[in-house]
Amino acid sequence: MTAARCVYLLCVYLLLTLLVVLALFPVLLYPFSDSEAASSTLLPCFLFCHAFSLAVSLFRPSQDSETKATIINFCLSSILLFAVACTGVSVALELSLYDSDVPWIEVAGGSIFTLGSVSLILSSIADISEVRTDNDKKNKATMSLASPTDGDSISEPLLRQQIAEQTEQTEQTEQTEQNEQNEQNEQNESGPKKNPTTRLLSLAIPHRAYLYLGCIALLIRLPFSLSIPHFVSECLGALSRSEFDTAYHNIILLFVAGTIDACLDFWCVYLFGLAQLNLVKTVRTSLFSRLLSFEVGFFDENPVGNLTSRLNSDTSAMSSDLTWFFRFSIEATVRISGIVTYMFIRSPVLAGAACLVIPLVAIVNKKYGDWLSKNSKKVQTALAEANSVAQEALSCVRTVIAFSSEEQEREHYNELVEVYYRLNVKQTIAQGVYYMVISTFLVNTVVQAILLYVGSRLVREDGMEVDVLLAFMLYQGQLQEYTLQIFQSYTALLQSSGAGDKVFELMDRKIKEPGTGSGGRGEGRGRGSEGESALSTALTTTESLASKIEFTDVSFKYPTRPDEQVLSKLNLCIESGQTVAIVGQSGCGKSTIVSLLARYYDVGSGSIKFNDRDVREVNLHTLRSQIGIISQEPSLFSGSIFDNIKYGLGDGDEGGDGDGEDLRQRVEEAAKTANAHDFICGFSKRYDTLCGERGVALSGGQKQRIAIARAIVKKPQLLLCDEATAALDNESEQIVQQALDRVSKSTTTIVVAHRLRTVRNADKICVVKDGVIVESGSHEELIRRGGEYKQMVENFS
Ligand SMILES: Nc1ncnc2c1ncn2[C@@H]1O[C@H](COP(=O)(O)OP(=O)(O)OP(=O)(O)O)[C@@H](O)[C@H]1O
Repeated sequence: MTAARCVYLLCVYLLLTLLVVLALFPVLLYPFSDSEAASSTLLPCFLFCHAFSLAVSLFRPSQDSETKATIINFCLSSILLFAVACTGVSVALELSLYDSDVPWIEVAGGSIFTLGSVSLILSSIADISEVRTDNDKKNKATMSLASPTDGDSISEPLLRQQIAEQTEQTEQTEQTEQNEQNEQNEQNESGPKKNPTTRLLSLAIPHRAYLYLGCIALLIRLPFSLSIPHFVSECLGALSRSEFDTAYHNIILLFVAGTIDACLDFWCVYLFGLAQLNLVKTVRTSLFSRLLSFEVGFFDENPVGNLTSRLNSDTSAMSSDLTWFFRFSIEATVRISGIVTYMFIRSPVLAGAACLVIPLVAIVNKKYGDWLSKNSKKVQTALAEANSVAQEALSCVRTVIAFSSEEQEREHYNELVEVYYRLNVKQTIAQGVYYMVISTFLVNTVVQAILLYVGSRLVREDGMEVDVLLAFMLYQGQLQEYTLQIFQSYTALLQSSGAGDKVFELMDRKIKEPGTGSGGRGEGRGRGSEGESALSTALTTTESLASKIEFTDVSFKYPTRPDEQVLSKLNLCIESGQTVAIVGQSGCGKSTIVSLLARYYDVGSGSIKFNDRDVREVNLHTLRSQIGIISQEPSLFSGSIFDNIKYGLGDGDEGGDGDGEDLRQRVEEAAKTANAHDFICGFSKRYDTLCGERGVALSGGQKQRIAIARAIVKKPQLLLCDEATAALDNESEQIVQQALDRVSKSTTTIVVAHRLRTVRNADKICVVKDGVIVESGSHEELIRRGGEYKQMVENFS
């Protein structure tokens, strides 16, 4: 343990002790209290408790793994909790010998002792976070290898050398990240899986500051809140004895304690609420970042609606109960220990009667919690399926309307919502039975009846004062309520971990090759990302990966359809600056060639080389920063035309200042080259015109020209056009084709086309059939050869 850690723990303890003493101060000075007894017994025990906590935490064995740390810390916390509970009870008993008339001092004391164990639990959470932070630091250190270099002041050979070094370093970093990821995944796959509940609890670590503060507010508040029933019973007791001054005095004390309690309640709600909001935010952003780092194949298998459901409802469900678990479990533990201490002081027999049902409640609760956890998983899955259908229907609403499928979609959605509803009904029934048995019958009826019966006998036979029984009736309500609450917070935690299961499954999922190049970058747009982007820029200006592209014996099957051979031993060579067209029957594998070039998937066998470098050895970010892709269905974002074109610059330095004149000029230039400038200027808001969701506010030709501008704004070395004009009418096709012809003059271009007239001028036309290239050459050569191509031309004309 480092000196800094010791100092940190010491500070935490001193601060907590100070707060506790401040909270106790008015109690100790309470004029009717037996302050001598209180200070002679309470304070030494109080100090012992803190010294013990401190010693235990300072001499804890070193923790080499998170799981070990968690186990050790929780064991120690339990021992400590037991120790303080014993101390609390012995103090309480000792005070009762003095026949103290102010049991709420003991109540406060019991609450305060729990503070030691709570702070130890929190410090154990801090320990786990320390292990985490160390790992984060290691990751950041490796990522910083790829930080950008100021290129302006460096000579070209030096720049080249630095680029080479940086590339090597970046690749090393990627390799390290990949290895770490693999190790982690191997652990996940082979090693003992981490308990989802422990995992869920560890999510709260980054927000421990709010939880600490919330706990402190809670602990200061509780003595005030706990004393209220005592004042009520004292007041009524005094009235029954016609001691009106004492009764008024108790009313004033009740009012003061209640007001302080109310003020501190705000801080409890606010701080725990803040922790919850931050927790949801963190879980969402890290899950989103994780999703964005998955390979394209993952999205072939998983419907978007399902993923958004995980992102929204699952993360909310798992986070909302978690923070309340912290609050309620701490509040309930403190309250229960305080109330039980109070009860045992005033009447051990009645206290025993009040606690009689607690073991039974615990057993029922455990069973209920286990069932709820399982059901909660089913509920979240049913909700995700329903969301997926709704999302799909709404995103294709025009198709749904065009085919008059509203009824069909409605029915499909209704069916899935019905499943969700039935699972919830089951849950509601279980909840009803639980409340009926536990809350209404056991707690409200059985316990009250037992207490009243035993209490009446004590009043009659032992001469016990009636206000003691009254105080018991008031406190037992709280005791049962908080006992239920502590069990329910445990149940809620299990329910959260049920919802969190799917989220963790996604978080733990192995990022399969090739990924997206953004894996392991934490929040997605972190330093690593920027650094790599800057590196890509340097490579774009100095070395083109697309100087020569070579497919050698490439075979490929889609991961989701491993039985279908899409490409088999395909060979293709593309020289720098060439325009190569790929033609063939529908489904022959043309688009697949484009996907492999952008490395959306990895080849099954054979290789694709850029400039004699295997595509698998090239940094993904660098590769994609040099490629511009135009697909048949351009997917625009809902922002402005300017934002959509600017999107092509990526998030690196190339993007420059969002409002810069230079940036605006680059966007306009790209729009002019793509034949889009004129129609954009025809809109009243020009470049600020909104495109609508997926570009619905634009025509097909307009969308396609904006997509071209977006693809060329970064001046790519390689342009991939996948049937860019296929969906357009003749006039739009001509305008878009002109734009493409202009762009292809300055870059290596690969065009996938159905309409053969659009590829006549290509340097090379490759005819694909059954996953291989059966013919290649210029238009004239292929016509002369009289093979597949000529036949296709004749069929189309
Ligand atoms: N994501 C995918 N998952 C599984 N199979 C796919 C996927 N994409 C395409 N395929 C299959 O791979 C084969 C080749 O598809 P590809 O899209 O490359 O054909 P294409 O020649 O571009 O066809 P078209 O001219 O009709 O667009 C087809 O049989 C198709 O069903």
